[in-house]
Amino acid sequence: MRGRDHPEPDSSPTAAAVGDAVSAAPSPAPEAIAVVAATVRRHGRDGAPLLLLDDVDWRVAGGEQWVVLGPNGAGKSTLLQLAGGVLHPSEGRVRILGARVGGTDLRTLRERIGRVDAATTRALRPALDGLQVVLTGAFGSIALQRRRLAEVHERRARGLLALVGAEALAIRRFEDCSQGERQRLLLARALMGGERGPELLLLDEPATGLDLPSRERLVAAVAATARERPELPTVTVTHHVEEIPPTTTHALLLAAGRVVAAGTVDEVLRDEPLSRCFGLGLEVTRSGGRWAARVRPVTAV
Ligand SMILES: Nc1ncnc2c1ncn2[C@@H]1O[C@H](COP(=O)(O)OP(=O)(O)OP(=O)(O)O)[C@@H](O)[C@H]1O
Repeated sequence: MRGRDHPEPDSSPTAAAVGDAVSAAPSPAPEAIAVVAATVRRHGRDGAPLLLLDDVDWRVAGGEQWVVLGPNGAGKSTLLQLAGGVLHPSEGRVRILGARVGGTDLRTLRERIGRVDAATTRALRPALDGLQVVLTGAFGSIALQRRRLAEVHERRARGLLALVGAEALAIRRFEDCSQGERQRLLLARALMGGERGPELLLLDEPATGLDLPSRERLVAAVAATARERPELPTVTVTHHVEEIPPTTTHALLLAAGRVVAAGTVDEVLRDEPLSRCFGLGLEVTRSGGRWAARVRPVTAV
């Protein structure tokens, strides 16, 4: 983590439709994959300004596996949208994979980022089959770009279906898949990223709606990916510490749009920072590489 240096002039805080841009400025440090030093504002219906992210300063380096935790409305998804190049900051700056958001076309950049998020899920055509859903991830788009697809993409897609235990879904329509099956397809889709796979993986609540076996399978698939590609930086947003993959190295705690704590899991996934973040006395334990949290029992005096 480091402080911001040169705040950029405001490009209005709108989603990627506005501007979609990257400049050719040199990257700040070779190992920096995503650097966010930004504030995001919106206006409520009454015109009152809302601070979604307040001066958040965060850096993800190659090989780091981050988890982002925080209460509802903390700004977790907003932060992931910034890091994925689908949202422009109101103030400050964002650099992703060496490119500065705010200059030229972001579409090429997005092809290098694997994402699981609710907006993408909603936008996918329900009639696509499982294999096609995974193949849309090859170019970071919602549509199946048939003309750009080659044999190598299909080979990779089938391999990823196997990785997430979803070979049988290759010919099932997305709309007919259960929630757990869809989440597995979406993870495989996020891992597509062209011929070589993504250079940054952003998973926004990837285990939503999963039963216990499906959740465990998903966590295992994320962990397997981290072991297979240890250099691939990953950011996972979750509500439940039980869903944090054992390969996670760093944690960011957000509350009301501000960073409460950020650092290694050993520093951050502890009783005090988590209790402060959620405003609740919490007890955190780790066993077999996995975390668990519960409200601290009240001791009788
Ligand atoms: N377009 C918008 N206009 C106004 N407020 C918004 C807009 N988008 C998000 N917000 C608000 O910004 C805050 C942060 O939203 P965000 O989705 O990033 O939170 P989150 O931490 O991901 O929440 P959750 O855990 O509930 O998914 C919320 O209070 C939300 O209502």
